[in-house]
Amino acid sequence: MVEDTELAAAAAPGGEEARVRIRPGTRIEPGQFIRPVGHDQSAGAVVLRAFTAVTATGGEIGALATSGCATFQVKTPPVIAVMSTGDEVVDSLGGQGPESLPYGAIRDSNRPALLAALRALGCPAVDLGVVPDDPDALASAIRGALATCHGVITSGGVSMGERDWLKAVVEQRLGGTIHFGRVAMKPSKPTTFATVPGAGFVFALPGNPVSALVAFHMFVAPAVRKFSGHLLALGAADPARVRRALRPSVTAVLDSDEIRLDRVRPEYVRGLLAWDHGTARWVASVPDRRQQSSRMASMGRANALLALPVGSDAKPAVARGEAVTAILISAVQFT
Ligand SMILES: Nc1nc2c(c(=O)[nH]1)N[C@H]1C(S)=C(S)[C@@H](COP(=O)(O)OP(=O)(O)OC[C@H]3O[C@@H](n4cnc5c(N)ncnc54)[C@H](O)[C@@H]3O)O[C@H]1N2
Ligand code: MOO
Repeated sequence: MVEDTELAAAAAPGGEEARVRIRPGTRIEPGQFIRPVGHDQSAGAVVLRAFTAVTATGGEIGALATSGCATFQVKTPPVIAVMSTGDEVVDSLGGQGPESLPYGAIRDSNRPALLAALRALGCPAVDLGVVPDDPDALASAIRGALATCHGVITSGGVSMGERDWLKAVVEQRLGGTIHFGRVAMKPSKPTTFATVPGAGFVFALPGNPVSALVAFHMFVAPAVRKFSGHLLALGAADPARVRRALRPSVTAVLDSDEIRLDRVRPEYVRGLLAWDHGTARWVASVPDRRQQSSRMASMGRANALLALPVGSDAKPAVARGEAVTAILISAVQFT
C-alpha cells in the first residue's frame, strides 16, 4: 500500500513520485491485494438463483451487471386500473376540486390513495377517474380497463344501497363470478372480489375511505405480491409461511390505552409500529383513536393494522402491554 512507501525521487520538485521505496520491515506477500481475473465469480457459478427477488438493495442488479448479464427474465407486477364511483364523488386530482363543495358532495380521496398504494408496491397503475352511479357507465369503464389491464380496483357502490350497482354490473353485464362479497371484518365488510372470464379480476372495495384502504392492504396487496412472484422462491411452503410472505406481520406489545374489542367482527385498527431499542421489541401504538371508517386521517399516521380478535364477556378488551399482531402496511421508520 502507498502508506508503506516513501519517496525515493520526485519527477519534478513538488510533483508526483518518479520512484518510491518500500519502507524497511514491510511484509509483502506475492499477489497481495491483487484480485485475479474471475475472482468475484468463477466460471459456471450461479450468479442469482431462479426466482430471486429483485430488491431495493440494488445487489441483485449489481451482481447481474458485473457478470455481463444485461438481459434476464423477470416476473413483473400486474397492471391495475383504479376508479372511484359515485355521483357525489368530485375529482380531486389535477386541481379540479372546487374550493367549497356543494352539500352532499365529497372530494375523491380513495382513487389518489389507492393509486399511491399500488405504485408503492411497484405496480403500474392506470387512473380511470370518477365514474357515476350508472350501470352502463360502470360496465363500460370496467370492460374497457380489463381490455388492457390485468385487473380493476373500484371503490364505492358495493353495499346494500339502491344505487350500489357494482356487484350486479360485474355479474349481469360483464358475466363475472363473485368469489366473495362480504367479509367478517371491521372495517371493509362489503369487500368484493370477482373475476371476469377471459378478461381479468375486479376488486370492488367499499366506498368509505378507510374501508377502501384497509381492504387494499388486506386483500389487494397480498394478491399483487403473489402476482409479482413473491411465492415462487418458497416452493411448496406451508400455509403459515405463504401468509407471512403475502401479508407480512410481527407480534408487537401494545403501547396504548386499552382497546375495546368489537363483539361481532375482528377489527383492524390503524396503528403505528416501531422498534423499541431499549427492550428490543416491536411496540404498537394507536396515534389516532378516532377510528371511524370515514376518517382517512386515521390512516395518515399508520404503518400497520393491528389485527384484534372478536371480543367476549371473558375477553372484552386488549390492554396495554398485551401482545397484538401488527400487519405491516408500509415501511417502519427507525428513529
Ligand atoms: N344495509 C347495509 N348497509 C350497509 C352495510 C351493510 O352491511 N348493510 N355495510 C356498511 C358498510 S360496513 C360500509 S363500509 C358501506 C360501504 O358502502 P359502499 O361500498 O356501497 O360505499 P358508498 O355507499 O358508495 O360510500 C360510502 C361512503 O364513502 C363515501 N365515498 C365513496 N367513495 C368515495 C371516494 N372515492 N372518496 C371519498 N369518499 C368516498 C361516500 O360518499 C359515502 O359517504 O356500506 C354500509 N352500508
Ligand atoms: O365495513 Mo364498513 O368498512 O365498517 O365501514
